[in-house]
Amino acid sequence: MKVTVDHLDAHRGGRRVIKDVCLEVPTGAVLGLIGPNGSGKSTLLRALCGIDTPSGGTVRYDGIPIASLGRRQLAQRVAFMTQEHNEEFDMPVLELVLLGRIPHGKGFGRDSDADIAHAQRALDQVGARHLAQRSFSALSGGERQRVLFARALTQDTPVLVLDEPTNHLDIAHQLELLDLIRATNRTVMIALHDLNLAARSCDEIAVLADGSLVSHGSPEDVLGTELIRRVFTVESTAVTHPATGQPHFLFDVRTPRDEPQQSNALTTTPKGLSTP
Ligand SMILES: Nc1ncnc2c1ncn2[C@@H]1O[C@H](COP(=O)(O)OP(=O)(O)OP(=O)(O)O)[C@@H](O)[C@H]1O
Repeated sequence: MKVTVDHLDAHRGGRRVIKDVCLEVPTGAVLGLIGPNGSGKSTLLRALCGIDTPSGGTVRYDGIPIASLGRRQLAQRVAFMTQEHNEEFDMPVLELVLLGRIPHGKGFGRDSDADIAHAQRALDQVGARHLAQRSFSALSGGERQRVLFARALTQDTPVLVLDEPTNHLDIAHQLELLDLIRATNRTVMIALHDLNLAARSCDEIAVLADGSLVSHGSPEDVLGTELIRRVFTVESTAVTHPATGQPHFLFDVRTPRDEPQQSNALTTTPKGLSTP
């Protein structure tokens, strides 16, 4: 399912935090959304999946404006995994994952065998089958994250919107989750902070800075030391991964805002405290 974003504006707390964003994500592509803290990634993702109504512009799935879809129709098209972990659900993991089947159900009633198989398969995929009978509220941050991803998979939608899904995950689970996302063959929009993981795992990268889209294209075309300096104010060195040939960035604690480099590192001005 193709996702088209036309001149999107969004406000938070009375402030315009998404500014005239235009974007197209082809069917089956994984789009990585990157940008500094507060640049508007979560706000954009919430508008892309219809949780928040934008203050201007449109989002279309295969040409259909999502504003014209009912809640159930929307939930059959897009699953959203939020960044927040305040879902203190005191319920068994399997039941929580089964909530993903609601948009496909015919009303209230017992979960079908097919629904249960769906949920168990998703738990298998994220390596969390052993947690099925545990209470969600008693899980670790990383375990919760995997279960919430299983719920999103169980919703069985052509579009997935994921807000920093690798938060709390150890490196093995981060890589596994991103590989799983690629393998699902869905249209995915995913906010990530790790630029190297984004380069490795996404077909396209979109860069937000202060609510505006400043770059969009393949990881090779978009990610570079100049963009990283301009958008993240961090110096970096680009290297080619010897095994995969993919771009990889080594980061330097020095930033363009820092004072000129001094020989004794302890005397350099701490980041954020430098005088203009
Ligand atoms: N509920 C809210 N009320 C008021 N302002 C908000 C609210 N939520 C977010 N904002 C503001 O909107 C802007 C964009 O926030 P958003 O969470 O979309 O950024 P982000 O890029 O996802 O940040 P992060 O990388 O820190 O998660 C920020 O300036 C933020 O302070």
